[in-house]
Amino acid sequence: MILTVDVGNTRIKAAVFEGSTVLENFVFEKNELEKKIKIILEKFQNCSDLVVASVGNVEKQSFLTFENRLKIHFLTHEDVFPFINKYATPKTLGIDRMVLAAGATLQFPKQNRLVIDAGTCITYDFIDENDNYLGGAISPGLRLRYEALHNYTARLPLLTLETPESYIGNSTKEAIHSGVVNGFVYEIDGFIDEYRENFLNFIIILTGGDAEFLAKRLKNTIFANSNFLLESLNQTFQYKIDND
Ligand SMILES: Nc1ncnc2c1ncn2[C@@H]1O[C@H](COP(=O)(O)OP(=O)(O)OP(=O)(O)O)[C@@H](O)[C@H]1O
Ligand SMILES: CC(C)(CO)[C@@H](O)C(=O)NCCC(=O)O
Ligand SMILES: [K+]
Repeated sequence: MILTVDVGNTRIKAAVFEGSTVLENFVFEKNELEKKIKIILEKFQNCSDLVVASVGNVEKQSFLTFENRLKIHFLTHEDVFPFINKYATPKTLGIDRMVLAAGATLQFPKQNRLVIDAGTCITYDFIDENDNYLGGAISPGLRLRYEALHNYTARLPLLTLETPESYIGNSTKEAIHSGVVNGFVYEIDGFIDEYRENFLNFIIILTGGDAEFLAKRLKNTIFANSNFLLESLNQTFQYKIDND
């Protein structure tokens, strides 16, 4: 039994796996980390390994209190990954993006893959059919767009996510919702179209906190898998055991 932990920029997600089956999912804040992990390990006494991917400011030390209870694996660039990294700055590539790319490579062999993670940031990661990781894009996520408009202007209110009535926003609120939500959807459809023009065949994996909201609104039909990062973390760990 394995406990996977994804420390994102905003919150922490965790899942307990038995083989490739998820037994339970958890979401919590960074200040609850120790307390929550303790509760999870009490419930799942058979957990033998804890696998972490952290892009947030939570370091390995935060997990060391559990060292006498189970094995801790804090993934870094030094670990083995199932793709060839062609990023020009491989050491600055986010570990979450590496894990997503690993999951895509292992789950969908011998094909082009595009992973879109709609979280705090939107990340795009492309791995070609020869398992070369080529890179992608990073842009502000949905909530970040609402917050940025408010934080860097004098007059724009902080709004929470709402589906715009029209692309022609007829009030301040509607204009913001249109700009944020439609802009977000157009961006992603635009990127997908660009990839389609350059690659005949590829699979798209859509994940992250806004994946389900997004999937319904894209002109391209894509299914969301909100758990893809944690599933990939579990697979990356199995791959590491088999290949270390
Ligand atoms: N309780 C919540 N807290 C924060 N974001 C939420 C929440 N519920 C839904 N969301 C949506 O999820 C998005 C953030 O995604 P996610 O939770 O995957 O981010 P994260 O934890 O920072 O992870 P990552 O850094 O890997 O993107 C926000 O844009 C927001 O619209
Ligand atoms: C882009 C984020 C913030 C997404 O979580 C993360 O992957 C990260 O901090 N990346 C480092 C920069 C890069 O991936 O090139
Ligand atoms: K993300």
